[in-house]
Amino acid sequence: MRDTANILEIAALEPDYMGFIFYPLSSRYAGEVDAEIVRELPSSIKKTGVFVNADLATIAKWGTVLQLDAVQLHGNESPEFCLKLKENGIEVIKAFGIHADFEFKSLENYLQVVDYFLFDTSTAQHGGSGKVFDWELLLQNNTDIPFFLSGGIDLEQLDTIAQINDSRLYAVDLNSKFELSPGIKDYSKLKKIFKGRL
Ligand SMILES: O=C(O)c1ccccc1N[C@@H]1O[C@H](COP(=O)(O)O)[C@@H](O)[C@H]1O
Repeated sequence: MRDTANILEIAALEPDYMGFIFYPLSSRYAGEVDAEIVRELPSSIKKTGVFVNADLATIAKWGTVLQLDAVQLHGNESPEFCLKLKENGIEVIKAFGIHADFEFKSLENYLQVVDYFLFDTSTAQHGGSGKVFDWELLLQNNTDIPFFLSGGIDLEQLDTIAQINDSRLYAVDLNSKFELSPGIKDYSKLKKIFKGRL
């Protein structure tokens, strides 16, 4: 999110998390976001910075400016890097781009240093592709870490997700399929989902 009016209308729907993308190559880059508006969001909404191979200083800067509750890491961030962030008291969501040859064994290195995994579709742009991956691949995930399901999720996927019987499925990440344009969420479409919770 990055537009003030849009941030406020979506906040009224009471999502659990709200994401701000700080990957300069993204069409959703939130570098000009109104920091005061973000800081004043209700504490029930976890303010989440989304980064791709950013350095610690950059993450710390946005963490302070926006008072971030969580970071979502979409690059090749190492377990040691995740640990440094976690030791600073911020929630760490480590994203992995899933593809047919993804080595699920590599997740084991992150068990002690993240709060959540996020499984997204593997693409060169690191995220926001609007593409769905083959969720059957997640049968190879033998970890106990709760995860966000992500990657091109639209209304039609939500029906299927409601039937997934996996106690580790913690959250569903809604991004490009719920936008009017990059970075601007479609309030009317999201309201259809959130109205059951209001
Ligand atoms: O959305 C982006 O532009 C983006 C760029 C770089 C890293 C992550 C990005 N977004 C995240 O990507 C996933 C999936 O999004 P989509 O549903 O496929 O559009 C989601 O977690 C976004 O936060």
